[in-house]
Amino acid sequence: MSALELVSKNRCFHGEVRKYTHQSTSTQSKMTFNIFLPDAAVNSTEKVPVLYYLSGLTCNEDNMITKGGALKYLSEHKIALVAPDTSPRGCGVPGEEDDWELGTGAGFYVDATQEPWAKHYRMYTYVHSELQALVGEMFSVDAKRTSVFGHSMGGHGALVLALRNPGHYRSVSAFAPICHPSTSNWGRKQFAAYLGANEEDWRKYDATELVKEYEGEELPVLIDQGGDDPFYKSKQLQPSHFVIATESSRRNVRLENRVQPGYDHSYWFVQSFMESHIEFHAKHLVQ
Ligand SMILES: N[C@@H](CCC(=O)N[C@@H](CS)C(=O)NCC(=O)O)C(=O)O
Repeated sequence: MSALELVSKNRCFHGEVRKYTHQSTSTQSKMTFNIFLPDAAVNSTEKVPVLYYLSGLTCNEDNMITKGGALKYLSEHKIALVAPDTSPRGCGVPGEEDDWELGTGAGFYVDATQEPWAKHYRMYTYVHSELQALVGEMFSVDAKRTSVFGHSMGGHGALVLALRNPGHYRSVSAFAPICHPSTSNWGRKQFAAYLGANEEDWRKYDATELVKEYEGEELPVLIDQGGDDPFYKSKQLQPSHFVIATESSRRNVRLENRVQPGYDHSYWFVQSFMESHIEFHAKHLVQ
């Protein structure tokens, strides 16, 4: 298990926000994450539930912590939050800095199989396995009470993690998630680069395909989508595909899907519905 290096620590809402870096075995690079620990976890008087938040394209570990408006509600419910970076950085992979939709800031929460990405771009394993094992070992959290949520590319990541690992996450929610990446430019471009030309290999990272075959415990899902989101209007996100797949396949998935008129894709939208997402997860985590 890699050692954690503390970068910063700030008191906030009866808890602490800490930033750590560590050498990751999955991505073979230095990775950075933020963690919010309510005082019960800071003082190790209690093992608290933990929520993982996955950010979108161009983001790093800071966007959600600084602009998501989550910490007050996490503190009230005594839930820890982990916000990882969205990709490895500075690995020297050819082309990694050339395009904001691919490489740095755009890991897409997949384990790449194609060159030149395969060695470092392993964000699925990093987030689902390595980071969670590390957090479980190093902090006063109850790993049996884990949920996941995210925004845009991170909403896609959250849905994929939950649908592929029945029973592991108690609930999943997403703000403007990329719901059917095999059929939108956000998805096809990255899957072709990271996973190769065989679209069969893409299915395991596509929430709309995964939900058709979901087997396992009941999974509560909440999705919010801004009605004036330009990426929604240009069909990059396609929540209706996920809704139809969920309803027609009649799997054990309990979906609440909401479109919020007038909201766009930004963190102004995300922070507007953050309280409601934390409440949703708290119902499933705090028992
Ligand atoms: N850079 C893109 C936009 C990328 C974008 O909207 N990223 C979203 C996630 S998909 C985000 O959260 N950006 C960072 C932020 O708003 O803090 C553009 O110019 O169209």
